[in-house]
Amino acid sequence: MSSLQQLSATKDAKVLMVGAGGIGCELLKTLALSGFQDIHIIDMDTIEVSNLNRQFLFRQLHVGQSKAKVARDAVLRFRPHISITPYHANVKDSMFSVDFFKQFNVVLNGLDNLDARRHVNRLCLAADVPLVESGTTGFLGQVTVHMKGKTECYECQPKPAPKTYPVCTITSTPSKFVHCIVWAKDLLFAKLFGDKNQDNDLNVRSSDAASASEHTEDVFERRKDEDIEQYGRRIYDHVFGYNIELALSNEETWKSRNRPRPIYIRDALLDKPALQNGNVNKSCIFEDKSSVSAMTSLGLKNPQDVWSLAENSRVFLEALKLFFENREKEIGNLSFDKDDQLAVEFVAAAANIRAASFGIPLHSLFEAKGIAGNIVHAVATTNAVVAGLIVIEAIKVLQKDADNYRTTYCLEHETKKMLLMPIEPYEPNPSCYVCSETPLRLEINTRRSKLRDFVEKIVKAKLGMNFPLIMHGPALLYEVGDDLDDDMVKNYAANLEKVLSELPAPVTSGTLLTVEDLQQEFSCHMSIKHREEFDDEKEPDGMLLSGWTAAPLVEKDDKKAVGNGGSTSNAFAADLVDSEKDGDVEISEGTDIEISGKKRKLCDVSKDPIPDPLSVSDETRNHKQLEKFDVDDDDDDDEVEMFDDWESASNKKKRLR
Ligand SMILES: Nc1ncnc2c1ncn2[C@@H]1O[C@H](COP(=O)(O)OP(=O)(O)OP(=O)(O)O)[C@@H](O)[C@H]1O
Ligand SMILES: [Zn+2]
Repeated sequence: MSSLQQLSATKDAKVLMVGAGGIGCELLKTLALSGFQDIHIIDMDTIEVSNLNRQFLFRQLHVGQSKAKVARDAVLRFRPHISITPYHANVKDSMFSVDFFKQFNVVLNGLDNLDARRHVNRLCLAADVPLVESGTTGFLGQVTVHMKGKTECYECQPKPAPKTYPVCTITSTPSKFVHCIVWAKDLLFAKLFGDKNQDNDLNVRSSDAASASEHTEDVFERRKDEDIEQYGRRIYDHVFGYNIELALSNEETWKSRNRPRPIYIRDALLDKPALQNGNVNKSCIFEDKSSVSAMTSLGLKNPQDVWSLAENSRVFLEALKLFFENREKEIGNLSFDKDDQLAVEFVAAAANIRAASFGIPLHSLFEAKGIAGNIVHAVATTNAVVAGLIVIEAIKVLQKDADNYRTTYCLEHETKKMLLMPIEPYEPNPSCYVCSETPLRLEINTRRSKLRDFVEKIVKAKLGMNFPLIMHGPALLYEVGDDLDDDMVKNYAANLEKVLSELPAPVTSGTLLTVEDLQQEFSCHMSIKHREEFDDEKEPDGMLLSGWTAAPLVEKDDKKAVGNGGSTSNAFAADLVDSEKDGDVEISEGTDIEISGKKRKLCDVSKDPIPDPLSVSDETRNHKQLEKFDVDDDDDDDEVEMFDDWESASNKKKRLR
C-alpha cells in the first residue's frame, strides 16, 4: 500500500477510542500524529495523581478533570485542525448504542477491565465494525484485530477463572503472605466494614472447635457504648489470639505444619515499645475523608518500611478507630479498594499480624498494597509500543488489508532477541456463544434456585449483560428497561423471587431459554439441566455454565509468527499448546485481555515457553503472569513483581532464572 493511500485512509476515517488511560493517551497522540482527523474518545474517569507518571497528556493541574476532555485539549494544542470529540461517560451507557457504533470505521480499545471489553466486543459485532483490542502488563502487551466472521472475537476463548485459594488455606493454614492478605481483605475487612448480610467464612474456620460457636456470635459487632479503643483490642484479641488458640486445639491440622502462635494485644505492643520512625500524633486533623490515614496519625512516614509487630498492631488499632471516628457512615457498605489509603493500611497491618502469627515474613505497606490490589506497575514504553501497534492494525483495517492483520505480543525475552511477536489472527471459534449461535448449557437446581440467582450469577456476572431479557418460548420471564409499565415491573419483580420450576412458564430440565441484551443486541440460547447438588467449594454459585469451549487446536503450520520486520518466517512458527494448568498471562494497563485456554510458544526458537501476555481478566491477571515468571522462586513474595525501571526489571529476571 502506498503512503498516499495510507494517508487518505487515515484522513477520511472516523474512529472511536474507548479508554483514555495509559494506552489511550499514547494512542490519541499517535493517531493525531499519523493523520487521523476525526477521533471520538469515551472515558468515564477523572484524572488522578497516580496517572501522571505515564499518561503524558495530563498534568498536575488537571487532577480531578475528565480524562477524555483533557486528552482532547492536550492533543488539539499540537494538532489544532483535527476534530476530537470527548465523552466523559461509561461506554456501557445506553447512549452508546449499536447505531452509535455504526458511524465508525474502526473501534480501538484501551480499556482495563473485562466487563467493558466484552461490552464493546458485542457492540462491535452487532454494528459490524472492526475492533482493535489491546492490553499491557508491565513489559508485556498485546494487540489483536477482531473482525466479525473473519477473525476470532474478543470472547471466542473462555477467560481464565480468577485465581482463588482453598477456603481452609485462607481461614486456617496460610503459608504465604498472599494468603494473609486475602484473609485480611476478603474476610476481616469485609466482616468489619462490609455488608453484614454477605457470606463470610471468618467465623466458620476460626471456630473449628464446635464449642466456639457461641463465642463468635456477634463478636465483630461493636457493643453499645463500647469504647472504640476497647472494641479494637477485643477484635484484635479475638482474631489473632483466641481464634488461633482454638485452631491449635485441632492437633490433626498441625501434624505436618508449623504451629501458629496466638498473639494478644498486650504482648504485641510490648514487642517493640516505641515506634521506629514515628510517634502517635493525637492532634492529627484530616482535611477530608480521603486523607484519613493511620500512618499519618501515628507519624509513620515511609510506606516501604517493614513495620514491626508492634507497629502493625498500632496501625491496626488506629485504622479501625479512624474508620469509626471519620467514616462511620460508610461502615456496612465498604468493599476493599486499593486506592483507599485507610483500607490498605488496615489490610496491610492485619495481614502482617497474621503473618507474624504463622511465621511468615512481614511485608511493607507498599508491598502489601501491591499484592492486595493485584498491581503490576505499568511501563510507559510498553503502552507507547502497543499504541503504535494499534494504529498499524487500524490502518490495515481501513485499507481492508485483511491478509496482513496480526495479533502482536510484546514480550520481554532478551535471550531470544525478540521483543515483538506478530502472529496471524485466529478464526472465529465455532463454539463461541457470542459470535456464533452455539447454545450454552446450564446445570442448576431448578427446584431451589430463584430467577434472581439466575439473573445475578449467570446473566449478569457470567454473560456480562446489562439490559437482559429472558424468554421461555414465547413467554417473557424477565426484562429490564425504561419503557415498562407498572404491571410488568411488578410481574417481573415477583418472578425474580420465584424458583425456576414455579415460574409462570416453568423452567425445568430440558427447557431452552433465550437470553438477550437489548443494548448489546446480543442473544444466546441456554439449555437447562436440573441438578440436585453442587459442591460448595468448587461450584459456589450453585450452578454450572458450560458449552463454550476453547477453539480446537490448529495445525502447527497454520499459524505463523511473523518476524518484527513483517515477513513470514518459519523460524518463528507459533504453535498452540494446551495449557489448562498455567493458563494465560494477563494484562493490566489497558488490560484484561484474555486469550484463552491456550498459550502460544515459539517452537523453533527454544523450548522455553514464551508468556502469552494477552490474557487478562480483572483479578487474575497479575497472579497468572507472576506464576509464570516466578516458577523457581519459592519465597512468598512471589505474587507480585514490581518493575520500577528497566534495570531493576532485568535484574529481577536474572535473579529469577
Ligand atoms: N466502562 C468504561 N467506560 C469508559 N471508560 C472506561 C471503562 N472502563 C475503563 N475505562 C477507562 O479505561 C482506562 C484504562 O486505563 P488504565 O488501564 O491506564 O487505567 P487507569 O485507571 O488510568 O490507571 P490505574 O488503574 O493504574 O489507576 C481508564 O481511563 C478508565 O477510565
Ligand atoms: Zn466469538
